Amino acid sequence: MARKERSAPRRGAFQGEDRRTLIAGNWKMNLTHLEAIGLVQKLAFSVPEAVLDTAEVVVLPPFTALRSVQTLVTGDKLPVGYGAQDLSVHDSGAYTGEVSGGMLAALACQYVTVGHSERRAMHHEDDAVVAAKAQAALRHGIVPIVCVGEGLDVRRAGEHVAFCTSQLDASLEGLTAEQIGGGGPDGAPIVIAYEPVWAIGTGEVATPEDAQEVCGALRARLAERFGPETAASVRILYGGSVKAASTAGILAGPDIDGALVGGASLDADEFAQICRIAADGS
Ligand SMILES: O=C[C@H](O)COP(=O)(O)O
Repeated sequence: MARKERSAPRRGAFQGEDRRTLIAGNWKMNLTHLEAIGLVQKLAFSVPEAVLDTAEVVVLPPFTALRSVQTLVTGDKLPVGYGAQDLSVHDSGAYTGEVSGGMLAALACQYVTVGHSERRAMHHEDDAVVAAKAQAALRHGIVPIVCVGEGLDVRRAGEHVAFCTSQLDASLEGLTAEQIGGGGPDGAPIVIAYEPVWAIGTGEVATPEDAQEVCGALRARLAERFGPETAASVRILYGGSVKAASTAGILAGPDIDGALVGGASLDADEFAQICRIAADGS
């Protein structure tokens, strides 16, 4: 199946790749380290190698499972990336319960989500904290996956585009075009995830048109602020009740470069199917 045409120009500075499709599984607060090992092993069997030529597959386990996942992935040379779901704005010190970017980097984490709506809502993380966490990730050579998304009231009021672009602005406050377009390891750009809150864990996936409308607006906003080349290099993911059945439609959007998958990433067969569809471009 042919790959879709992208709306933005190719860049090619990032490890010779250009917005390679990224499927990231956010396990949230699920799975012990032993269960995590089981899921990664199952994934290694379920995701065909050919998929990984086209798509990047990443899992985001809880902190307690990161060491086990690292050992498995590096020991068995599994072609699966991994990262964390959060990090501290601080690098070290008396911050009980916090985990620093340096600690994650020591476990060779490649990615970390910042600004997930669950942390914004339940842990009162505002845009300034999100921007500080993105900076902390980049300081330690980890690519932040910066999440934005509107609630149902905003969507019903028809203000979702303005809300998400302004949340993006504030969540990237203080970051430079160099950081956005190449501040990660080996010049990797940051990643943005559009996750409408009303679609998270509800089974109510956004329509492909809804998802593309916001992701397109986010890319346009990046272009305004940081220049078209930087905007074209950033991968924008959609998240919110993504399942195998909805993957092809969502990923058809020219500004949608992958998916941040929650519940479905805990099921190896379903997640592998999402990865297959994403890689196939169908
Ligand atoms: O980070 C993932 C999102 O919150 C989506 O979760 P979900 O796929 O369970 O709706």
